[in-house]
Amino acid sequence: MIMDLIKERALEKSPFCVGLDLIMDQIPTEITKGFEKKSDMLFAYAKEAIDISREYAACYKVQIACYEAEGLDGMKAYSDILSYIRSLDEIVIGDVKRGDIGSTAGLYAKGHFTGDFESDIVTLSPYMGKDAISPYFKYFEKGKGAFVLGKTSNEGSLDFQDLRIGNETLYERVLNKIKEWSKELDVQSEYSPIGAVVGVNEAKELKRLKETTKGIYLLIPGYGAQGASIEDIRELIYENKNGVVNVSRGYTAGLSDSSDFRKELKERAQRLSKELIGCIK
Ligand SMILES: O=c1ccn([C@@H]2O[C@H](COP(=O)(O)O)[C@@H](O)[C@H]2O)c(=O)[nH]1
Repeated sequence: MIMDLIKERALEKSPFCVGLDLIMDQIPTEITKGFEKKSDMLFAYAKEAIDISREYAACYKVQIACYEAEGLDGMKAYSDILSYIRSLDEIVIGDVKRGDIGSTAGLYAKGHFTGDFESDIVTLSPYMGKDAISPYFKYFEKGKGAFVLGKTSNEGSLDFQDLRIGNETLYERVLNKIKEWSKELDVQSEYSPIGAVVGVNEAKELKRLKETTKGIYLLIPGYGAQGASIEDIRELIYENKNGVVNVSRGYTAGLSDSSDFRKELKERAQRLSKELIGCIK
């Protein structure tokens, strides 16, 4: 199943999940000068970032907002980037954070697990409950997966996710629900196709978080630009080796305008993967 495959790649290469949050005005001139259309510029930049990081990365995460912000041109690039990553037999996460009533969720599932915007895994919001998640289940049987927002990396995660409901916090309730839903799927592998997004930035009790996330495969954002500590990430996943760490701006933002950007991408990919390998080995 898909989460076992990510784990395999993380152990083989590193738990670096390359975040492709590409912003138009940060694309090196070295690239933009060769194209007229925004879609071609975005794709060309993504291709460089993918090709350079491939030997170090467990998977890729493409943030749909970056492409939606550029309209149809951006969405063409989003589609091209997803299919390029899939054509390389690499794993791609569509960071779309969907969550809506069942009938609508079914359409989102079709839209992001088949056709022009097909990814291997999507990110989902659990706020609307099980019927907003279950329409994705039939795609899990075909090898797809989802990372459901558990404890997010932003400061605002404290507003609702840390609220207590009896003996647990709201995010712990979500993580326990993920385990419950996973049991309903006929999972023959170590990890269920339902994983969780868990950031350590605002996590107060890492020991508890580690306990609750045991048995769930994790997508961990917040390292790099958001300042999550590598020690905390290590504490969370070292024993169970159950997570990949997303770095977006820390890999692709603020590069040189000249052809030096390729050297910089390579150095960053090497450094990040080396740092992150220490979280699981
Ligand atoms: O809790 C969350 C959930 C998702 N994200 C997303 O991850 C990347 C992080 O980008 P960086 O540049 O590495 O900070 C971005 O796409 C977010 O939307 C998150 O940060 N936290």
